[in-house]
Amino acid sequence: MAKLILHKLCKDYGTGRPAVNDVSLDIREGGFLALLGPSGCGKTTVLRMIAGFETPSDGSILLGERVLADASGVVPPEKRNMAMVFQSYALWPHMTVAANVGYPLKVRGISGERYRAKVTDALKTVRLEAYAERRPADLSGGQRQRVALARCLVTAPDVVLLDEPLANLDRHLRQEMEETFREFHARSGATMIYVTHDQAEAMALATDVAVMSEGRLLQVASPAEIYARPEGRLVGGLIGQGVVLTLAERGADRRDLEWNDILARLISGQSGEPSMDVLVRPQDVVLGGDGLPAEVVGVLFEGERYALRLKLGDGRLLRAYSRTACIEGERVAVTITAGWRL
Ligand SMILES: Nc1ncnc2c1ncn2[C@@H]1O[C@H](COP(=O)(O)OP(=O)(O)OP(=O)(O)O)[C@@H](O)[C@H]1O
Repeated sequence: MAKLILHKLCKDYGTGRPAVNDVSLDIREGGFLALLGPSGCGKTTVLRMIAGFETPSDGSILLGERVLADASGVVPPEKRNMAMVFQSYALWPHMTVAANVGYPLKVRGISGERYRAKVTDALKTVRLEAYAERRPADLSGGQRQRVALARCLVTAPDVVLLDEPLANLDRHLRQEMEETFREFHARSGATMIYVTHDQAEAMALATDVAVMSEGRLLQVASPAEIYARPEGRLVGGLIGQGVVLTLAERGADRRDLEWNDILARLISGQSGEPSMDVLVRPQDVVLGGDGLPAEVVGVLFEGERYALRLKLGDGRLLRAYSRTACIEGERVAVTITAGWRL
């Protein structure tokens, strides 16, 4: 196994705007990278180029020293020792679970005791030994996804590519499957690349998060780093539940702002002045005390808390959480304890 390197990778389908534009990224051996971004930003195209299903228009892909794709040619998918898991599971309905999992081995001419041992091992890893003789139709969505994982594990791939594998599952099952993916990653030791548009999923699963927009890579960092220090309005808006406020830039030399910094710029911003984008997360918006007056304009009960939308006197919107019930139209005072300059 080795580091997977994308170097100035481009894909132009001839539609007027490249689907992937100059993406350079090192994915460390055994890492778990989430490729995150809105629909159409090019995530799947990057994944398909890594798998070998698409040929890059420019740039190169390397696995360690081995060139998988560059201007001189491409290695076909079956010679890359990678496995891909799709959201549709792509299981054979007429085969048993064990036969589905063993299929890639059959294709490679592996049979007999070696075949059986590998299939049993893979099924154990996803805790489905007891289901070996069932058909996919007799399994739940989560179990089917685990069969798909076992099938990709059975060939011991260097790289596992996952394209929104949880998109078809309900919320409860997604959480359970997130646990399965983490375990799968720890046990298999494979480098994993996971495409998703769900930031919470990306943060929960990955060791590194790469954010894409309109074909370009905006930021790559660990979940904690990207949450604490997002770069730019797009990443800031995508990670966490915050709002982005445009505030007067005057005299701001720090990126982490406190209430006094924010308050001064909230109340004295004049049009025409240089401005800056500041990310404010709901947990940093505190109700009560002698803050700025605001009106509650939206309340969503989330079980453990209320998620509020608040409107300040100048019309700006904030998000906040409250443990006690609030009603729309209620007047409150708010303090913003922290903001991050994007
Ligand atoms: N085969 C193709 N021919 C032409 N354009 C394509 C093709 N495949 C993808 N595109 C375009 O390339 C862009 C990126 O698509 P891609 O599927 O990589 O995005 P994505 O981020 O994975 O989106 P989603 O989350 O919706 O799957 C889109 O504008 C899409 O319409």
